[in-house]
Parts: sequence; structure tokens; C-alpha cells
Amino acid sequence: MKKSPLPVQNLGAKGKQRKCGREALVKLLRWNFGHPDFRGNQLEAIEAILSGRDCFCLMPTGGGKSMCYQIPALAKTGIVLVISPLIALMENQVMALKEKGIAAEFLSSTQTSQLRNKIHEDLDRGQPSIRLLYVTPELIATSGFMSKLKKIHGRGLLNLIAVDEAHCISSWGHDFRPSYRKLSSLRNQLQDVPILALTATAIPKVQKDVIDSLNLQNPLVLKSSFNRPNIYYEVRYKDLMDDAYADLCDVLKSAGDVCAIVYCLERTTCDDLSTHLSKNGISCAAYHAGLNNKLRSSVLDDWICSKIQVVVATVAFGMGIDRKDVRIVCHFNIPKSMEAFYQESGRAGRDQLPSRSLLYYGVDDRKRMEFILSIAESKKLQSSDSQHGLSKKSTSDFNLMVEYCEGSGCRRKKILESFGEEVSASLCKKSCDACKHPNLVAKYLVELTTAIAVRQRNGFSKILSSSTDAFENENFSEFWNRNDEASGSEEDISDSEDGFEVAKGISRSKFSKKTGINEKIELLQRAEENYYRNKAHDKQANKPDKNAISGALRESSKQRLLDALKQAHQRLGDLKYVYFFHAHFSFNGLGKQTWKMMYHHHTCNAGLILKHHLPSLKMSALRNMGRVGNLFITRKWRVR
Ligand SMILES: Nc1ncnc2c1ncn2[C@@H]1O[C@H](COP(=O)(O)OP(=O)(O)OP(=O)(O)O)[C@@H](O)[C@H]1O
Repeated sequence: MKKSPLPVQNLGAKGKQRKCGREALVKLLRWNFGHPDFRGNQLEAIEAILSGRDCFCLMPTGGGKSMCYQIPALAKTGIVLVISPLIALMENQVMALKEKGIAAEFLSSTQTSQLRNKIHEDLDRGQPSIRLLYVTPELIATSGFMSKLKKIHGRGLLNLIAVDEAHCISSWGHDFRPSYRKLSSLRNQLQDVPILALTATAIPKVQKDVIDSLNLQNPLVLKSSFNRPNIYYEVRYKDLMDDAYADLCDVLKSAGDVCAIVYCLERTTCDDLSTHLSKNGISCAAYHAGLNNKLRSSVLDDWICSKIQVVVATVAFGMGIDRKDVRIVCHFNIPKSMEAFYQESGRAGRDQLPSRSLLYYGVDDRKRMEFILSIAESKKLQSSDSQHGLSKKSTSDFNLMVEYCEGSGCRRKKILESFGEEVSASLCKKSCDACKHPNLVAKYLVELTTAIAVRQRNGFSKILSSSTDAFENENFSEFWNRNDEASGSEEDISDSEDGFEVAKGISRSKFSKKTGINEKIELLQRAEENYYRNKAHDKQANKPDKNAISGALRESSKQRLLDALKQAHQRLGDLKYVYFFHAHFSFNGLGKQTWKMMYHHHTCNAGLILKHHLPSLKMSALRNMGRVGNLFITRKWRVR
């Protein structure tokens, strides 16, 4: 139901301001948002802003940061400018505010020019009706929009600049967006307008960087604990289970028909897992950048209005989406940093009710991430020193995440300590698996160590190729930096696809519990090594790379593949595992699509992809695999 805003005492334009008391602010909160009282540091932040002071506000995920600029927007005539990183996020917030009868708009090139003109006309009016205007940092950087802001400011109507997700400013923040850096000009261009920086992710370095970059003057710094007491943290070990899909399915089923988000690193995993869950009666859909806009928004709408309960998504999903009753956030692959993990898992339990964070940890996933980080590092080494610092940071960030999974001790304590909070494990109150079932977790960790050792002995550790040169032409920037909105016209969700396409094909590989085909594998690996030797030699001699593998080697590799498959099939029988070998062929010169294909080949360096559910795979299909090149182009044999 739409509501007209509560007519509060108007504080008027600059110079005529009167103090808006606590009571009036609480009234605004109750009337417009239905919350009985302010939470945490909200009131302090609001009062500081209304008194014209800059503020840096650090609140946990779901803490209620938006209220810190939404209430000031209602308390004063004029406009609050909100700088937000994603169009989807702006859209959602504006929609939610409009439903409450609050005059909010966003500006982006995704809108029709008619709508944009209407908004600009309103901004030009003596007394604009708009209270909250959401924009991207890229728009701020345009001279046209800046001069518009100056005019509004000149009329005494720009009350506040709120920088949401302010960690994006900092190169130490996990969502670093170079365009955010340009916001440093705001202070000079729009003097006297208070600036509010908001984030849920701020290690001390980030805080300092944000405050310095925005040139905040004597800001009120408000920090709350990162602890999310209503979230239970748990890690499950893929390498110790037969089928992680089935395990997750059981978790979701036994939780009842609850709302959940499952994060995966690849689109294909999203699709496959979502199909699997749906087949097993779970109300579920995939959501990622590979789907068209229409489908994506219908999935989002269905999820928001509870038509579907589980979304299996790539990482960008959920930012700014205010569904409070998410009971489970599952990471099906290890996230790239503790900050990212905290943000994503923090989408659970925004209503403060008991919720769960479940991370499926797999050694292969870890290796894939390490591989991607190493590629980024080697790329950044070639660029500036600061970039190098960044890549080192990425590696150390990721190590914290690995320690969260592989280390013993309270998970909550690890999360909080990674943000610089010193806490005792008693704070957890047995609300993580390590505190609740210490013996069981210790046993798992021992088993995991053994599994890794067995795997290394069997030569399975060589999962990712050292052939980094194959990746030189690929752009990982989407994964590392969200600089995708310069024009505002590109896809407004940023997920990790490009980075993780690299490692596709090994996502569900598991270490073998059976040995015996190692000799075959060794042979195949030797063939592969020969290939690289030839390749290096060819490079030295400055020869074209196209026929680095001879037809004879190709044929013999293919034959060995078929033999190995047959033997594996016979030997494994009901165990339903089969190993796929790939041989290397040069596809240079066949275009970008083919480069991606090369990725798969290289990343499957160990020559193995473990495949479950053999019955669904016909031997004729396996034979076709011998036609190297088909395997990854057709995706017929996508694992599962
Ligand atoms: N004072 C309050 N009392 C009760 N609920 C509140 C209060 N303030 C905000 N909320 C609710 O808490 C939820 C989270 O608020 P909000 O989206 O502002 O969080 P956030 O800090 O921006 O979180 P995130 O960083 O995860 O995006 C919303 O549903 C909001 O309506």
C-alpha cells in the first residue's frame, strides 16, 4: 500500500536548519518503514549527517545501512544523492522506496531517454519532488552530470552524498572498481555537502583508504561488530563425500521449503545443480549472466515473491536484494576471499532469525582458485607495482579462506579476526560446526589431509597446467574489477565467469579411490609433456605452432584413451566413475571461442576428468571423444 510521506517539520534549506530531534526521526522511521526503533549506530549516523558532518559507517551485512541516508532524505527538503555500484541494486532499492510512497529515482542508460528527461526536469525545478537520487560512480564522473549537481547544490538542495558499498573505492576492498576512485573529486566540487561512506567490509586498511580517497573531513567513524550471531557457519568436505549434489539436496530438503541462495563459480554448475535440485523436487532456478535479461528478471521476481525458494547463482546475485528470510546461503565452491564470503553469507538471516552458512570445500576448487590467482599475479607482475601489491593481496585473502576451511577452531572467530576483531571463541556459543562438533570436524580434517596426501602420491596434484601463456589473450578484469558500467549499458551483473571458465571441466574431479590405471595416465601425461616440449622448441625456432602434435601422436593418444576408458569402465563397474583423457592440439588461429576451448584442454592437464553417472553416457559418445575438439565444443559431455 502506498503511503504519503509523514509531514515532518521541514528543516529547510541551508542556513535555516533547525535540529530534528530523535523523536521526529523515530516517527519518520515508523511511518515510512514500519520499524519500531533505530538499530545499532543508525541514529548516531543520521544525527551526524543532519548536523552537516561527514561520516564513515561500518555495519555488518544486513545491519540497516540504507536507513542512514534514507531517513535524512525524508527529514529535509532537497535531495540525497546515493552512489551505488550496480544498476540492479539501484533498481531494487528505488522500487522498494516507491512502494513505500517515497520519491526515489535512479539514473542510468538502461532507462528510456523519455524517463531520463523527466527526472532531469524534476531536478531542474525550484523544488524537486525527488528525495533520493541513485546514480553510478561513472555518471558522477561525467562533466554534464557534475555541473547539474553543482546547480542543485547552488540552490541549497543537495543535502547529502551517500557512497554505498564504499569499499569499492579502495584497491584493498574486494570489489574494487577503478571508477569509484574518481569520486575523490566530490569534496572539492561540492564543498560543504556532507558525505556518508557506508560499507560492511572494511579491514583497517580499507577504512583509511576510503576516508582518504573521499577526502572526508573530521568524519564521525562508526563501527559495529561484524559478528552475525544468527548465522550458523559450517564447512562440508567434497573430497570426503560421494556426491556433493546429493548432499546439498538433502540439506535443502531437510530444512523444509526454505529460502536459499546457492553460489557457484560457473554458469554451467549453476545450470546443472539447479536442474538436479529441481528434479529432486526443490523449487529452484539458476541465475547468471549467461541468461537473457528477461529470464533473469523473471527468476529474480519469482524468488523475491517466493514463487521459487532456491536460486543457484553466480556471485553477483543478491547484492542489494532485500529478501530478509534467506535461511541458507550455500557456497558450492570456495569464494575468493573472506570479505566476499562474509558479504555473500551475510545475505542469510537479514531478519535476524536463525540462519545458516554452508560452504562445500573441495581441493580441486582450491586449486582452480589458486591457479586463477597465479595467472592474475603473473599478469599483474608485468604491470605496475601497485597492481602487484593487489595480486599479493588476493593471494593472502584467499589463504585466509583456505584456513577457514582447512584449519581447526571456531569459524566465527576466524571470520571476525580476518576483519581485525579480537574475540574469544566463547562468543560463538556453539553456532559453528567446529564449536558444536569439534571431534567430528577434527576427524574430517584428518581425513582430508590423508585424502590430499593419497592424491598427491597418485600424481593427481598436477591439475592445473603451467602453460600460463595460453591465457595471455584472455581478460580477467571482469573477475577482479567491476569496471563494467562505464557506459551503463552493459550487463549490470558482474560474475566471475571469465575467470572461472578457465578451469571448467575439472570442477567435479575427485581424487580416485581406485588405483591401477596410473600407468596409462603416466603414458598420457608423457605425451602431453612431449607436446609442451615441442611447443617450446617451436617457439624458440619462431615456427608457427599449428601442428605441434603429429597425426600419429594424435592417433596413438586417442587409442590409449579408448583403451583406458574401456579398462576403467570394466574395472569400476558399478562405481560409475570414468576418466576422460584429453589430448592437446593446437587450435591457434581459430579465434576466441577456440581459445576458450584451449583453456579446457590446458586446465585438464592431468589428463583426467572424473565423470559421475556413467550409465547416462553411451560408449559411442565416449568414442566420439576421440575426435578431439568435440569434447568441449559440443558440451555433450559436460560433467553431469
Ligand atoms: N531499525 C531497524 N529495525 C528493524 N529493521 C531494520 C532497521 N533498519 C533496517 N532494517 C531492515 O534490515 C534489513 C537490512 O537493511 P539494509 O538493506 O539497509 O542493510 P545493509 O546494511 O545495507 O545490508 P547489506 O550490507 O547486506 O546490503 C532491511 O530489511 C531493513 O528494512
